[in-house]
Amino acid sequence: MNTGATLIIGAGLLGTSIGLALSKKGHPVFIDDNSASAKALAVDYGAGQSFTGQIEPELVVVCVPPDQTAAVVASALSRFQSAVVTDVASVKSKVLAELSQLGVSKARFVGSHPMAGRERGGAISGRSDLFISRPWVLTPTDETDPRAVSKVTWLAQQLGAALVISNPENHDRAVALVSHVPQVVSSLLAARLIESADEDVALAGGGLRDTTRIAASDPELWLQILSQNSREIVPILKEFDRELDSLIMALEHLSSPGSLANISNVLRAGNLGVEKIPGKHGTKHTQYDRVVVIIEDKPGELGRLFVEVGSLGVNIEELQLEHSPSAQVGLVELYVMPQSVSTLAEGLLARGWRIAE
Ligand SMILES: NC(=O)C1=CN([C@@H]2O[C@H](COP(=O)(O)OP(=O)(O)OC[C@H]3O[C@@H](n4cnc5c(N)ncnc54)[C@H](O)[C@@H]3O)[C@@H](O)[C@H]2O)C=CC1
Ligand SMILES: O=C(O)C(=O)Cc1ccc(O)cc1
Repeated sequence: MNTGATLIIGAGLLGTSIGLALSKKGHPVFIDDNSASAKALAVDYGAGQSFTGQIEPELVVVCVPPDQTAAVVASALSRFQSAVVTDVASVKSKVLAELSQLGVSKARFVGSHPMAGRERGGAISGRSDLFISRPWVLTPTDETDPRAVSKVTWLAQQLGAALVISNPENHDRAVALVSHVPQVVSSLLAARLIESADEDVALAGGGLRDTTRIAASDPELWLQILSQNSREIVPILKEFDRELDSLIMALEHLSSPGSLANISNVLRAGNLGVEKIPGKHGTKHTQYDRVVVIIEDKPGELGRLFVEVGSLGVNIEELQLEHSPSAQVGLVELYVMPQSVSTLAEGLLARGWRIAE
């Protein structure tokens, strides 16, 4: 059991979120950053005490941008001779390669990557619940001391994350598909909107919002992530490119034999792919049924709805809000276990709520 101090280096989104969550659990946390204002803000938010060299940490968590990570890890390993050091950078092989180049002994280091984040960085976006039920990947190597693995396992568990043990290569291959290519696709799609007329964009519904949310991410951070993992990202994008070309060809020649089947196959393959995305607690979205409630766009409506759902004894498994700025109503998509659908729908109708479908 860890009772010692944790030092977080990098007081941005990840560092502040980790600091908030550990502090909330009563663990001693110290926080450092090469930006005095970032550090002061994280301390102000309650992410930990300002680090001035006053303690010897047992665990150091490096939460700086990917390009800075190896240098900061190397300096922490040399400065704190008995501490376990981990990082949270989005690409894992590059950090290890750079540490090897620096001639650093990596026994006390284990790379890690919480698969949780937000579009906006900085302490201001930090949240103590960021990691709950999210995968937290550890990437030990043959050199890693098991003590380092147990310390970082402890960290992930304290933050409520779901521990995944992998290795740097498999990790980087996987995140290229589930995180890095989605970022590229989302950015390319959102960039199509720049030249469009405002009144066209005003028609946007949930589809555009869903597919462009992460296009709001920090370009500086993502340039580093994409550059560090280009080897894994490029083959996926090339395959994507080939399939896109084939789809364009089919759309251009709709009456050619096979064109409609080709388009249909793309859409069906999309259905199959989306079914593989895990929902809450690793289960599939398809396990839940949906009830869509139309609510008035006024303060307190959501709260009132949740209280009523609770009083019907129904647990909300997942939730989505659909709201158009010009509309007077919002759509609340409640995902519940199939056996709860009729209780929920009938109960809400009886209490005067409007159900969309
Ligand atoms: N943003 C996200 O959604 C996720 C980010 N990550 C990884 O977490 C790491 C941090 O990302 P964010 O928290 O989003 O970035 P951020 O930009 O919010 O925070 C980074 C902080 O590091 C500080 N910093 C930079 N160089 C430093 C140095 N040499 N020494 C001390 N402090 C330094 C900056 O002043 C800044 O406060 C990155 O490596 C990123 O790949 C991992 C999962 C999700
Ligand atoms: O916002 C999302 O959906 C994310 O997936 C955030 C994210 C960004 C970068 C990472 O390395 C890990 C997670």
